Amino acid sequence: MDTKQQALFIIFGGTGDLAKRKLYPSLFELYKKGFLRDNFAVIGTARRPWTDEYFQEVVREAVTAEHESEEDVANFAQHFYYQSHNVNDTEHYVTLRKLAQQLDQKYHIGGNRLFYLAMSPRFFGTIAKHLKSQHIVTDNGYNRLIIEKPFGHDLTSAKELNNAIGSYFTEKSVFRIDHYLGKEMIQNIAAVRFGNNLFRSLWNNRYIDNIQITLSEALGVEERAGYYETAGALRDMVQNHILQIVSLLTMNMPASYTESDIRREKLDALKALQVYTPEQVKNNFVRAQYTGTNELKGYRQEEKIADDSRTETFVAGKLFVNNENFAGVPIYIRTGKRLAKKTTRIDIVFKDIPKNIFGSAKLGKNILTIIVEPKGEIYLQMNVKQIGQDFGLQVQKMDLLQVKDNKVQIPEAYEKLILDALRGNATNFTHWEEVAYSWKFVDAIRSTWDQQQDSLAEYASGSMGPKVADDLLVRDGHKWVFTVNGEEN
Ligand SMILES: NC(=O)C1=CN([C@@H]2O[C@H](COP(=O)(O)OP(=O)(O)OC[C@H]3O[C@@H](n4cnc5c(N)ncnc54)[C@H](OP(=O)(O)O)[C@@H]3O)[C@@H](O)[C@H]2O)C=CC1
Ligand SMILES: O=C1O[C@H](COP(=O)(O)O)[C@@H](O)[C@H](O)[C@H]1O
Repeated sequence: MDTKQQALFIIFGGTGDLAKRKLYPSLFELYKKGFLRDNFAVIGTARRPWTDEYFQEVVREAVTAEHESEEDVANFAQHFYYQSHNVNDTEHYVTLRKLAQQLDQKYHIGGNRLFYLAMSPRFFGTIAKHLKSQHIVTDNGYNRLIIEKPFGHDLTSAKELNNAIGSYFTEKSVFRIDHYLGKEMIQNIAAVRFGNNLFRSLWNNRYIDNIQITLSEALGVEERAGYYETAGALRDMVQNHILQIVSLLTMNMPASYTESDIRREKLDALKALQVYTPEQVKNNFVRAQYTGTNELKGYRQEEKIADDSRTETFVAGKLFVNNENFAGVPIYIRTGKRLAKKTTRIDIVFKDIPKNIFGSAKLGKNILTIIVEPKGEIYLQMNVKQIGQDFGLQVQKMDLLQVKDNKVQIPEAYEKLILDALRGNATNFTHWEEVAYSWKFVDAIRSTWDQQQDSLAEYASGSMGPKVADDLLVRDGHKWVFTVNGEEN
């Protein structure tokens, strides 16, 4: 396995929230583990007139934690350089090229470049164009572009963006990041499904009753009002993270665990998504906005949010993947801000046994639960005998995996994905066609909502969303496995 990597990172949006909170700490982890050592440098760029010294201080602050060695932190930060740069200004790319050449020589990098676009997608086209026209891409190494979400605003804008980038970079060199695909427990979906005959054989519409996906956040919109007002929960979380999870759960078994085979199967699953008519949208999807409590502000009271904003901060829905194995299985999804708890989980609810031979003893449901956050866990809910003279049944949760106690060993999603990009492995990145089919599904919902002004519900901050989200399941005879008061079925 190739361990030590040689690369020059150019991070557009180097002063931003994502860079500070996720990218610098992830690069530091790669540094400590020896993947990045002597032959790497990072140029951070943004408009702010920072110096190298100040930038290095920001980086040191971003990666410093109690247990870190000061020497490691200091040595790591010395690889960072800052270039004040407006991405629309061609002149600035000339200075950037010179700095990149100098650093390439100084650190013996050999021409490998990784351009990380950690800023608003409206700049992606112009950055890609200038990287090419101003010869910042090299001839003697690889040139890879990591692009942050959201990839476009709808299918039309995503196509425009893809064409703009595609004029300068091949699909193979474009790494569209969806950080959920780098999460340990999301990667576990394939391991559980295709590594165990037990689950492989049950993973279909003959045995699965329904699937529930919950991505709930306790935080509100925080400092991202400008972006969030143009996105809302549907574009922010459903178009990408949730549909990617859906594709991993419902794809057919790939011929091998390789980029091309997995991609083919995921794409087929996304193609099989039932795109709703306006009437079906009304019946199957709900949206809502959080209201305030004594302690917490409502969405419309948040900074930089209009007091008549109609942006949804919560979405729930029922969707179908009409392939051979999943046609007819309702997949319930929900995501929202300011909910009761930060939790990311998948509940696979199996069908009831056709005949209960135990008389009056009630059988509980078999549920396979994959908890992604706050701690990695997989457990299976089963019926077992109650210990004692008489024959009674009880529901027990069987732990299949618990990674909560050794959390430090779980690599952060961004760390894994950056290493994958350095190695040229795009298995856990999204291909353009996946993005396109996801937008097709989401656009049908969005356009119905845009014409339907009365369908925005409210939910109290700290709850698990509006009642209409529960009703989606209740009318099918189901209920959310995860509830605000704990877990039940
Ligand atoms: N933050 C997060 O948790 C997540 C973010 N993302 C995505 O990552 C991307 C970045 O998000 P985030 O870091 O939160 O955004 P921020 O607003 O914090 O950062 C934006 C960056 O772009 C720079 N910038 C803005 N305009 C220009 C310009 N004309 N020329 C050069 N630089 C410019 C800003 O610096 P300056 O003002 O100095 O120019 C800043 O560094 C977005 O696509 C977002 O959707 C995805 C998942 C999670
Ligand atoms: O992409 C995004 O994800 C985060 C949630 O990510 P997580 O890893 O903390 O679950 C979300 O807060 C943000 O709005 C969205 O852009």
